[in-house]
Amino acid sequence: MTALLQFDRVSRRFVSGQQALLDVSFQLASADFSFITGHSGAGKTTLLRLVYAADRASSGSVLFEGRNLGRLRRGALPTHRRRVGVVFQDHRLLMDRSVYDNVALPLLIAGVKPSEIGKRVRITLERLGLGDRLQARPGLLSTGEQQRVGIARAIVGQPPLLVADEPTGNLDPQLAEEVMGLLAELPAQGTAVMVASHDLPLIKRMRKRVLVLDKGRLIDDFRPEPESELEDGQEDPA
Ligand SMILES: Nc1ncnc2c1ncn2[C@@H]1O[C@H](COP(=O)(O)OP(=O)(O)OP(=O)(O)O)[C@@H](O)[C@H]1O
Repeated sequence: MTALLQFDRVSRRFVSGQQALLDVSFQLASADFSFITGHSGAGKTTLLRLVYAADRASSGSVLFEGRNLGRLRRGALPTHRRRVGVVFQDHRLLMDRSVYDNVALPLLIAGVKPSEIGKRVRITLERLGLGDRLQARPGLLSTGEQQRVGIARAIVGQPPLLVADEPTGNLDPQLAEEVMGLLAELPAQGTAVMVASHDLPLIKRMRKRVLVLDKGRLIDDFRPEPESELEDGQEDPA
């Protein structure tokens, strides 16, 4: 079966000479969840930018649904971006528009029928616990709620992949856990997830696959041992 996402010996060197990624290879299956971690400057953001085609590899290939993103024509970019939802640490919401408008925007751009847009926006916001905040301006919401609006906007088009760059970086530990929990539910709904984070305690608690970058190299790729660190005699859900 074709992987949803495949990095094959990917390197990214900037004109400054900075080698942000070096010979990185891994695959992500449909509806999988993985963290990318590593120290500041390890290459996490660079890797995610290649996935949503904001940047291109200097060598090697990034295949998404079998298509080589390094060879994507400019005209094919909007279609690709509809298939990869993106969540940023600083959510990047339109502060002068309502929550509803922010989440509806990607569907409007995609040319989805207005009646369908209303339905999908409502369902998505309800799923994220924001069903009663449709008409609010994002500036009046809490940081955690704003981040959830950002997630709603990224998933409303039901993309096969969601990438999130430090999505909990601005949140207190409890909210961070809550937002990560919401992201962890997405694979069951058909959306694979890649999260860049350096919050090691949180990553450990989530018990998902972890890719570790160090100075641009992928130095580890592991899933937590089943049954390890389980408390209270719980069964391993995986
Ligand atoms: N456009 C650019 N031009 C030159 N160097 C860059 C560029 N973007 C990133 N870099 C460098 O590439 C390396 C990897 O950066 P990247 O932002 O991917 O790391 P990161 O792991 O996301 O770090 P952080 O956790 O601090 O966000 C760093 O040394 C960074 O300074």
